[in-house]
Amino acid sequence: MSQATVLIVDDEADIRELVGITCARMDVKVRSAGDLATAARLLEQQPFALCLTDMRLPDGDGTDLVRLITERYPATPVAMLTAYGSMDTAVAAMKAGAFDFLSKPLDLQVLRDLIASALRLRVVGEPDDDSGLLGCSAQMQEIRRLISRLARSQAPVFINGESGTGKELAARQIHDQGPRAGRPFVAINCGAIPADLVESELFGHRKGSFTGAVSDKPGLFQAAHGGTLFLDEIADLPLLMQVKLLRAVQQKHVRPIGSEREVPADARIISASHCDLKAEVERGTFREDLYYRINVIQLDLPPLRERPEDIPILARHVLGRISADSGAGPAPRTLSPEALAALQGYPFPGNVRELENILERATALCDRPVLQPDDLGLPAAPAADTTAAAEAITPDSTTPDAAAPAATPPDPALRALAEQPLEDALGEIEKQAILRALDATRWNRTAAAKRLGMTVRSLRYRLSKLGLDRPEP
Ligand SMILES: Nc1ncnc2c1ncn2[C@@H]1O[C@H](COP(=O)(O)OP(=O)(O)OP(=O)(O)O)[C@@H](O)[C@H]1O
Repeated sequence: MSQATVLIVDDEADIRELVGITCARMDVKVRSAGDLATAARLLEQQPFALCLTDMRLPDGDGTDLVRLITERYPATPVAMLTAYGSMDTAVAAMKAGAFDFLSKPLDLQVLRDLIASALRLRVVGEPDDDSGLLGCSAQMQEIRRLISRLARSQAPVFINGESGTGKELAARQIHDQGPRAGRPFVAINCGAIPADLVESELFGHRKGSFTGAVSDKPGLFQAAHGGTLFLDEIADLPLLMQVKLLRAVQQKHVRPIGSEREVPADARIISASHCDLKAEVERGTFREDLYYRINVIQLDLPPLRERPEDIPILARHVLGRISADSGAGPAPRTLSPEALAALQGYPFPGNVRELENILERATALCDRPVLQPDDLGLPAAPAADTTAAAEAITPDSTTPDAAAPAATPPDPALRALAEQPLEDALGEIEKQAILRALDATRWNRTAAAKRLGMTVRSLRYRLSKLGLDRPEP
């Protein structure tokens, strides 16, 4: 591959020189322009591996150059140089198609990382369509197109969709198809970490900075350096942590707990949530400034019930995988036309994950090569959300009024509970109540939390404590 050339567009000679020296050390050629007109002329003359442009130029606006390059030279990634703290400009530039931004004064390490990232784009091949999100619906085709475009950018992406719609898979695709492929993809479920541990998990800590910090520990931001940090269920992040995350996203640096120094954190942020973040902003549970920073581009994953035409290909894929996982067994099971129709009429509150569970259970319980509707064990449509929360919890086992007067509970199960230490008995009641709510909602954690009268965050925490954070196949 020929030697890469970077185009730097800035009216400040110092900046042009600094970029020139940095590129020379990386064995990259540089052309420079002090204004838009010169930049446009240079772009006509040769291809560039990267364009770095200042925001304000003597004859116009850097965002115009971003648009020009995105339209006419789409193979050239363009990054915007912005004044320190002017994140709105950076966000506007990325929405216009910029691949990344750099704040002034330039941090040399961040500059080097950005150039290296842009250079890797030249060697990223075409996406492998087989490994990604399956589905022939118009929505999934559009999503795949959008993902390959998003993969080339460094802009933060927010993925919205119900549980099990493939948000994590989409995030991985964005990572795998972009210049950060081969670097770490680090996923964290913000709702599953106890609030007091989130900061240390994300940013790391120094030995002795709090009780239990027995050695230095890098955070997930550092683990994702050069790669992607996937923040799942970001709406569950406590407000204080939202402030710290905003700072990390803006400054591209993090400060481990107990440390004096900030360390560079070059991680692309992809976040996801099943809830409407805008509504969370309006309710005051999610910071508006963070919302705008992480939601530069939004990717919506539709529920499976809105694209039943995707079910045959998904089912075939899952049945094939089950057969492959079981070793050199019989050929993959298939679905009878009636079974397929039953699946296509089912609302799938748990989306693709639920489809996987249904097929895993059916193949485990039935020997027939062709699955029939009865083999699927499809549950009746889930009860409406208005169902009383108490329904999931046996009233006489949990309400103090009912439990208190009975010295010996009449129910044998309750009697067994009464013979255990109180702590264990309460744990068991909690576990059973959670399992019943999850079963009743087909493992839709949002609906289950509603039934149980607790927050999703709290449910997630309990699931992880009880070792139940993934549904059994
Ligand atoms: N379009 C798809 N093609 C193939 N597999 C898919 C697709 N969508 C989802 N899946 C599979 O469904 C399962 C759930 O997907 P994933 O974990 O990405 O969902 P999610 O939206 O992140 O769920 P949650 O919100 O509960 O974390 C995974 O096994 C994933 O591989």
